[in-house]
Amino acid sequence: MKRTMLAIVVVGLLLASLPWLGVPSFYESILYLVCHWMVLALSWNILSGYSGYFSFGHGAFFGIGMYATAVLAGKLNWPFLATLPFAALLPALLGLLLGFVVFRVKAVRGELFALLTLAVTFVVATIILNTPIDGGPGVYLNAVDVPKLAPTASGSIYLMVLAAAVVTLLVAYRVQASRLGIGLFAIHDDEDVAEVMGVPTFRYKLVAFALSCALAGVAGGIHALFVQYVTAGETFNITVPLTVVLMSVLGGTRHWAGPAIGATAITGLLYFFTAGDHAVAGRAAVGAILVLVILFMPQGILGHFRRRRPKTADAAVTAGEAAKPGEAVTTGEAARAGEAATTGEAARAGEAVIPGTARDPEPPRAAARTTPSAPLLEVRALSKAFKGVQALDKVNLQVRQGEILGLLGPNGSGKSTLINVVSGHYPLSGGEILFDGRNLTGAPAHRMAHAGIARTYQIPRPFAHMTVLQNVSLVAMFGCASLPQKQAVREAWKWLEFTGLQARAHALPEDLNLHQRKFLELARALAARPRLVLLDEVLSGLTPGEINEAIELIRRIRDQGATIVFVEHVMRAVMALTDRIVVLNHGKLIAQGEAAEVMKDSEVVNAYLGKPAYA
Ligand SMILES: Nc1ncnc2c1ncn2[C@@H]1O[C@H](COP(=O)(O)OP(=O)(O)OP(=O)(O)O)[C@@H](O)[C@H]1O
Repeated sequence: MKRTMLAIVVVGLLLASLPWLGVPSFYESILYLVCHWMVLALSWNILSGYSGYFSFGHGAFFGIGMYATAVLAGKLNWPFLATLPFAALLPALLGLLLGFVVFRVKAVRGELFALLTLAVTFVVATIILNTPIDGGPGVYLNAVDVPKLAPTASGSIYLMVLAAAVVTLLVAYRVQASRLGIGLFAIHDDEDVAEVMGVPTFRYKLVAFALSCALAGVAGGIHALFVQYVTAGETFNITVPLTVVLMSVLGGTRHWAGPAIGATAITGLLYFFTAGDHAVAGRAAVGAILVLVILFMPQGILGHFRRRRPKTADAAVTAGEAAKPGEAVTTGEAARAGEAATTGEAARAGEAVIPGTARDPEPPRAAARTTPSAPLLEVRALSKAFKGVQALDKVNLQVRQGEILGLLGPNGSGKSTLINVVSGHYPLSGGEILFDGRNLTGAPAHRMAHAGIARTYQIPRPFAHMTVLQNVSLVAMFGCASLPQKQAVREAWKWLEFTGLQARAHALPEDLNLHQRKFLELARALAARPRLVLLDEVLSGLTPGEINEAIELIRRIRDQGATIVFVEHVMRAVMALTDRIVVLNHGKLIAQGEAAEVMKDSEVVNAYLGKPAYA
C-alpha cells in the first residue's frame, strides 16, 4: 500500500518539475486538462463507481466549486487560494444534504438516483443564473492574481491541478483499500445484504458522496481560474457529467486507477485529433471506442486486464499471496484463481473438503455462553405486514442461550419473514425485539449485526463481484467481531476451512455449486462471530449426502457454543438437531416445546405435518 502511494507522489513530483524545464505552455495546458478530468472522473468514481450509485449530477458539484471561486475571487476579490476551501465545502454540504434525504429512500436507487442528480444540476444552474451569483452575464476572473508557484501563470495553474490530481488519486486509492471502500463495494453488489452483514450503508454513502463532491468542487475552483470567464451555460453543460461517466467506465469503475486511465486516454485522443484539425473525427473516434469497450470490456480497460491476470503467469503469485492467511485481500483485487494454492491436500486437488475431514483448523471462536437457558433473543408481539398480507401476527418467542431452536411451519407461514425482521432486513410493523437484554426494536440492520445477530439467506445472496474469501472476510470485518482487515482475512480462512470451502477461496460465487453457495452463507454468518445465528433453510436443494454433511456442520457450530435458530423443512434434520421447536401458521405462533411433543399437537398436524412433501 505504502509503495503505491509513494509511487503516486513520486510521479506527481516528477511531473511538477515540468514548468522549470521550459516545456511550452501549450503542453502544460494539455497536461492541465488531463489532470482536471482525472480529478473529476476519480472523484465521481468514489461514490458512483465503488457503490454503484451512478450520479449524473457531478456537473452541479463541479459547477458550485467553480462559482464559489468565481464569486469570491472574481467579484469579492478574495485571494484565489482562500476560495478553494469554500469550493470544496459548498458542494460537499449540498451532497450531504441531498444524500441525507435520498439515501434513506430505498426506492431511489439505480436510474432514479441518476435522474435525481441530473435534476439537481438543472436546479443549481437555474438558481445561479437567476440570482446575483451570476445573473446572466457570467463572472470574469481575469483580474484575479494567480498564485506564484511556478515561473509562469499557466505553470502555476498546472501545478495546482496536478496537486489536486495527486491528492484525488491518493484519496481514491486509500478509500478503495479501506473499510469504507470495501463497504462501498458491498453496497454496489447488494446493499440490503451489506447492511445486514454490518456495513453502515447510510453513513458510508454519505461519506463517499461528500468526498466525491468536495473533490469535484476543488476541480471547479481551479478550473474557474484556468478559463478566466465562468458562465452557467458552459459550467452546467450535460457534457461534463457525461464525459466523467464515460471516462470512468472506459478505464474501469471497480478500480481506483480506472477513471485516471480513462481520463488520460480520452483527453489524449481528443487532443490528438484536434491537433490534426480533425476535432469532429476525434469525437466520433472516442464514441466508437467507447461503444467497443462497453461491448467487449464491460468492466473497463483495467477491469478487463485484471480479470485476465490470474490466468497468466502471475496467477500463482496472486493466489499464493492471498493464500497466506493474514494477507489483506481487497475487493478490488477480485482474484479469480479457481485452482488457487491452498493449504490442504484435498484443496490442492481442487475439491471441496468434507467438514470434519479437513485438517483441524484452530478451533473457531464461538459465542461465549453466559447463563445457560437465559433468553438471548426475545420477540414480543412481533408483527410484520406487507401490502395485504399479515406475514407475522403478534408473535411472542424466546430463544435461549446455547440452544438450537427449530422454526417450522407450512410455506408462507412467516418463517423467513421472522428471520428478516429479527436481522433487520425488513423493518417491523409492530412489537419489540430484545437481544441480550438490549432493546433493538427499530434498530438499523447493521446495529443488529454488531450486537451479535448473523443470518444466512434461503436463496444465497453472496456479493457477486467478490471472491469467496472476500465475501467471508468482509463479514468478519463488519459483523459482530469487527476485526481489522488483516485479522478478518485470517478469520475468514478459518471458516472456509471449517466449511470445506478453502479450495474455492479465490473463486467468484457464480463459479460455486448450490452446496458450496449454501456453505458460503454459513461461513459468512460464522465469520461474524455472532452470538445468534439465524439459518434459513440451509439444507433445501441439497442431496441426502450433502444434508448429512450440513447436519454435522451445524452440530459442530452448536458444540462451540453458538445459539441457533433453524428454519427447515427437512424433518430428519429437525429431529436430529433441535432442542425445541416453534411452529408458525399464517403468521401466528401455534405451538412450541420439545420436538416430540409438538409433533403430536393436533393443530400442528393439521396445519403442517398433515401436508405431504417434506423430506
Ligand atoms: N417482500 C414481501 N412482499 C410481500 N409479501 C411478502 C414478502 N415477503 C414475504 N411475503 C409474504 O409473507 C408471507 C410469509 O412469507 P415467508 O417467506 O415469511 O414464509 P415462509 O414460512 O418462510 O415460507 P417458505 O417456507 O415458503 O419459505 C407470505 O404470504 C409471503 O407471500
